[in-house]
Amino acid sequence: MATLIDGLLETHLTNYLPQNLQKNVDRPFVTLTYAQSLDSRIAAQPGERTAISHQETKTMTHYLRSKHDAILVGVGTVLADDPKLNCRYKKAFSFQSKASTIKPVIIDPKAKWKYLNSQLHQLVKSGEAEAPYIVIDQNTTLSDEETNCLKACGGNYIVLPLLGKSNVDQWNLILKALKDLDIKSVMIEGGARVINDLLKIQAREYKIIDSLVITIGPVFLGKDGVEVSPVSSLDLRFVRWWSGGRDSVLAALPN
Ligand SMILES: NC(=O)C1=CN([C@@H]2O[C@H](COP(=O)(O)OP(=O)(O)OC[C@H]3O[C@@H](n4cnc5c(N)ncnc54)[C@H](O)[C@@H]3O)[C@@H](O)[C@H]2O)C=CC1
Ligand SMILES: Nc1nc(O)c(N)c(N[C@@H]2O[C@H](COP(=O)(O)O)[C@@H](O)[C@H]2O)n1
Repeated sequence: MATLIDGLLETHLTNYLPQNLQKNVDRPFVTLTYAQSLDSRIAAQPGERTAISHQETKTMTHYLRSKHDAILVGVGTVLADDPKLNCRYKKAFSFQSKASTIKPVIIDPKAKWKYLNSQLHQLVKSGEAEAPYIVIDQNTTLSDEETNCLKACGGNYIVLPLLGKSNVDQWNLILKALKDLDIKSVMIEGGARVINDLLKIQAREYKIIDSLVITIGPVFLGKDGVEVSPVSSLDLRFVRWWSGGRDSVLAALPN
């Protein structure tokens, strides 16, 4: 397995990483990456955590995390998955004294997620993850307990006028705010609303995704599964495929 995954990381992905592609001036470099079934679904049911990636493609995801400043997910994902959102790719930092870090960013306009009770909070306390930025709407009221806990850990809120805005305006605000916080590259992992919005913007409006890396697992999740699709057609260029012991990975630059 080590040989297979090394081939993917060193040979196939090099041309799709932030540091090897043109830098953006007004927003971070955006990599959209997720794991889908053969029928283009990322979860078996809405709000259900569903393992699609094999261990070797999970390793690839952590390699990608090691190459980005931030990892972004929507609140639906943290509520469903209670994810770790850290970087567990060992090779990337084996010659460094400090572990590779990545800043979690959670889009949670109405502050529904409780950081205090999350697995991420436990990992932050044990030094295994970074405290997150939580993107909230400017009219959302926060509890003192949550705010104090987040800030004491080194996290913070990013307060933006999100609600009532178009998707495009929301994403422009979010990405500009990240850039202002010196985040130069962001790996966006999901969930379905986030992926579908970005694919739709890319297909219909303008370039928002710089790099696309999709793991495809050999499973059908069926009609109850949560579908991801850009709605209208979207062409890809510089397409590269890698096949491992079980999954395949597509890396591409969207048009
Ligand atoms: N297979 C995979 O690679 C992945 C699968 N998932 C799965 O996806 C599912 C969660 O997907 P969803 O429920 O669609 O949740 P989501 O994670 O896309 O979050 C959606 C919510 O985030 C907020 N949001 C997102 N974009 C926003 C914007 N531009 N402006 C303002 N607010 C915004 C809204 O509150 C929205 O309701 C879970 O089952 C999870 O396991 C999640 C990530 C990756
Ligand atoms: N790459 C990948 N493969 C799958 O099969 C998945 N279900 C996901 N989900 C995403 O990964 C997050 C979990 O991350 P941690 O391992 O807990 O750090 C989850 O929240 C989804 O964003 N990804």
